[in-house]
Amino acid sequence: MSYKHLSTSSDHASLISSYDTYLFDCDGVLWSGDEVIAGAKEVLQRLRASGKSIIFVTNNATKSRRAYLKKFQSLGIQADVSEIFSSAYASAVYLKHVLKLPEDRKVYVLGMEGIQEELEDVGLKWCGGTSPEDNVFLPTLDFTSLLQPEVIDGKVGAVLCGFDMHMSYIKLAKAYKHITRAGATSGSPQAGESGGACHFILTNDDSTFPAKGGPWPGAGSLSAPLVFSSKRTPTIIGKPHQHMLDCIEAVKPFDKSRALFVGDRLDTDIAFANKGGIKSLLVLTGISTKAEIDADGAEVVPDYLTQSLGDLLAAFQ
Ligand SMILES: O=C(O)[C@H](O)[C@H](O)COP(=O)(O)O
Ligand SMILES: [Mg+2]
Repeated sequence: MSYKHLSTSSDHASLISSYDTYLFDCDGVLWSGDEVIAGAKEVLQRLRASGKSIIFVTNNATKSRRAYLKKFQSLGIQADVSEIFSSAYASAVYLKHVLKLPEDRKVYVLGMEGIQEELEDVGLKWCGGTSPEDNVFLPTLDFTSLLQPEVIDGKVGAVLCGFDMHMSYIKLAKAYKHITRAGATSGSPQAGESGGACHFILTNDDSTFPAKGGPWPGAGSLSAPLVFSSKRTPTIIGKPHQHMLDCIEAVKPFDKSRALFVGDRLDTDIAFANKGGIKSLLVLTGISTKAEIDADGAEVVPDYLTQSLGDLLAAFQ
């Protein structure tokens, strides 16, 4: 399977005229950390002026949609919260509306404010995460603090793990106990019960994170100790998995035949588009490289390639 390497302004103009809905990955496509990719803002402006629909789809679970909206605004990029789909939001929607986690059950979080805020926005209680009692270092080989009955909260009905820059042994130990307790893998938690079934969910499983000076260890590398120790297979929400596409289509249906996904990562963004029957454009400002798609037997190949999102400005000259 080959791809078209966009090189002329007519290549870019032809691309723009072929699609009505543009789905954009964020980290490595629109920005690297808080540095906007050159030309990205202007391309988005031109697409909107041309009547195109814009959807943002990020596996980055560190921010809620409302926090992302502030980031877009701080970077001078026009966006509406209804256009923003993060793995934290999709995970909260999945717990609430797909798994129908009872309201008296809690979610044990390994992650940051983005996950916590999205859970709160759908009316689900959480523990762990950034709470002070779970952000301490245990005395070496002293597990006594973990043995107090109230510490491993029997009302936890799901463990949700995402990108967490404050990952710690105490969090891993508590999460491990929840997802390996008796009955954890059988069915769904029931309202009013303690203990019993406990879902194990990852917001995403990106191995690395594309930020300045990166790549850096990503969410998938942070959840690996839990997967390895528990021997449980988690449900994964973010790209390339179907749950993210289901979440988008539930609230913002679009014509896939006239949609283009722009991403920087083959095993999440381009795989997500390929699985979803959506055309894809790989940019080289994030994780994946041209050598990877040119390699013999490359399994995931985009439909189009260009160096940077800013190249699309040529279509509007
Ligand atoms: O480790 C992670 O969580 C991911 O690398 C990061 O969130 C990627 O975000 P995206 O490129 O999907 O915007
Ligand atoms: Mg990315």
